[in-house]
Amino acid sequence: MAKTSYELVLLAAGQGKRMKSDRNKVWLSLMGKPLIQRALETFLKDPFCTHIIVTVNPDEIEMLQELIEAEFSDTKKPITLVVGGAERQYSSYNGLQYLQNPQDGYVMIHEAARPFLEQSAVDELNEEMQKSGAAILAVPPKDTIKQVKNGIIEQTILRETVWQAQTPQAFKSSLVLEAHEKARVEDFFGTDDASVVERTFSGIRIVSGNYYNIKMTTPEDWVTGEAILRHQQNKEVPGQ
Ligand SMILES: Nc1ccn([C@@H]2O[C@H](COP(=O)(O)OP(=O)(O)OP(=O)(O)O)[C@@H](O)[C@H]2O)c(=O)n1
Ligand SMILES: C[C@](O)(CO)[C@H](O)COP(=O)(O)O
Repeated sequence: MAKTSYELVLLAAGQGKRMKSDRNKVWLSLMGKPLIQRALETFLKDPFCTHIIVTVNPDEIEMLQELIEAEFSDTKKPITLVVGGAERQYSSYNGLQYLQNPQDGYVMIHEAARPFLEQSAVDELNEEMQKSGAAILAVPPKDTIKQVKNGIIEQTILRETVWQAQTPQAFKSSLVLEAHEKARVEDFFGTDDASVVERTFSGIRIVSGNYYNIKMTTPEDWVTGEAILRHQQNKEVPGQ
């Protein structure tokens, strides 16, 4: 299937509390570039991405404008900066309000804290979002998953039924907009956009992602992140 154009909401208005850094982690530098720069590069290169909306903290707007001016001044792609919300879901909602084509278009929602996204995954997601109206990248868990209450195992989850959600998550724009409006009215909070859309639409497809697309969340991810980047740059074969 041919790929189609889409808009991007790039979430960057977090705090990075679990990273235990003194600043929003998307500004931390990984081998010479801030995470947000790496995430922007992927989508600036994708010709099917027509518009990038970045959710940003109010006191980081100027810094982002300077980064865009310094690194991406030659881009013709429109980049809209939008103030994020107190929760991830509010940031998604705020970003979605600035879509240029909310009726007939598609949108991918991605996290700036996931800087290792590969173009092939974006392309697969692009094709699936057209077929299904909604699709997310995800990977199967490698460990056995236990359901636990008060420190005691209640049951072992059938691993074949569980996937670890990643971003980007891609939707028909009208579908995700409507779902976010409903969640807002009903005070529903989810930890990703798919969980918001699941409440109004039952056909969200999983696209098999890869284990490199980690979210930089806690300090040890820095060790893994540097290794992933070296691998992606040198195309080393892991374990050889
Ligand atoms: N109110 C928020 C919260 C998060 N994000 C973004 O959404 C992604 C979610 O990743 P997460 O690890 O939850 O980021 P933080 O909220 O920054 O991390 P923490 O929960 O540890 O503070 C990040 O790119 C973050 O910048 C956002 O745009 N707005
Ligand atoms: C969207 C997400 O990255 C999918 O794994 C995750 O749910 C974000 O959760 P967080 O608590 O905001 O880190």
